[in-house]
Amino acid sequence: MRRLKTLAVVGVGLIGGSFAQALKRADAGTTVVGFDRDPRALERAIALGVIDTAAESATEAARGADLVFIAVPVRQIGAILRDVASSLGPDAIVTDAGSTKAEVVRIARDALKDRLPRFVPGHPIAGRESSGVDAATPELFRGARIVLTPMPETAPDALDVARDCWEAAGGRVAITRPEEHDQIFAAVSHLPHLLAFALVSEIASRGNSQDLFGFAAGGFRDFTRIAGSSPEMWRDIALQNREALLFELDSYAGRLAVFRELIERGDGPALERLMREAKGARAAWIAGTRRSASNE
Ligand SMILES: NC(=O)c1ccc[n+]([C@@H]2O[C@H](COP(=O)([O-])OP(=O)(O)OC[C@H]3O[C@@H](n4cnc5c(N)ncnc54)[C@H](O)[C@@H]3O)[C@@H](O)[C@H]2O)c1
Ligand SMILES: O=C(O)C(=O)C[C@]1(C(=O)O)C=C[C@@H](O)C=C1
Repeated sequence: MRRLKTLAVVGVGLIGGSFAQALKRADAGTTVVGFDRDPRALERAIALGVIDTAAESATEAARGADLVFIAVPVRQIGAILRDVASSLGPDAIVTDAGSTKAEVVRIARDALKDRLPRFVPGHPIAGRESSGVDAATPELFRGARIVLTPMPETAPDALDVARDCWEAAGGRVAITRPEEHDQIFAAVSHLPHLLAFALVSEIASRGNSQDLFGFAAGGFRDFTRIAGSSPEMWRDIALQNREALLFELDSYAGRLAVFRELIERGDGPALERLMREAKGARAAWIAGTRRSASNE
């Protein structure tokens, strides 16, 4: 990794904190300045050694930074980009961790204006259901895919620095277009989160919910783990990736209707065939992830 003298992290939570820890581990000489709307997050981040100093604003954090990393809920990213635009040094680079990309890129064009070439939109495909800096770990991105969605205007040196930093954090960088990114993650990340929230919401709304929860075990726990995630973060993702997510919800509803019909008709062989195909597809996916992890 090239020397990064100062890293500014705006949004010192799970992702911002983990990125700071990973880069500090890669280069102990990197100073991290943090800004968060929640002063307790900054206090904890200093106490944990995740950041070195706390700034009063995003604008102040960005002043003098070589790299500004934005890790706030996606509908807050535009305001932060506007705040940092005024204090960015000429060679400074801005990147983000937002789980949606097309809308972030659209807003960045307006917020950054002539500084747009210094922006590298990004998304680490690693996380967990716990939020906040206490959940941060420098290991979070080890072996994880990191998707960068550069724009035609993105400066090649800015892209290189973002790539180097993610690789130093242990990530494997992939490049996509923002719209392609949003379609992919609507299917394999945003839809499952919606389903988990909806299932728990449905069970919790019943008069006998306490009895139901009382008997719920491993299957329910595994399926709903991600309903423990930040509601603010997922509200923003659902609204920012609205079109792609609605498409996935409709596709899923269609497939659910097929399963429902087979159960209603009592068609065991067809039901078993669909389940066998799904099990096979999942096994192939898991084997593929193991192969790519062992090829590192
Ligand atoms: N959690 C995941 O699994 C995951 C994975 C990849 C990407 N992301 C993305 O990373 C970003 C951060 O997610 P996280 O899991 O770290 O959330 P988090 O809740 O752990 O941390 C977010 C932090 O941002 C702060 N914040 C919110 N709005 C702010 C503002 N306007 N100004 C300054 N600080 C502000 C919050 O106080 C909080 O400390 C989101 O865009 C999310 O979509 C999350
Ligand atoms: O493992 C989890 O808890 C996650 O939800 C991580 C996960 C996902 O895989 O869907 C969630 C959102 C991010 O944008 C990227 C990764």
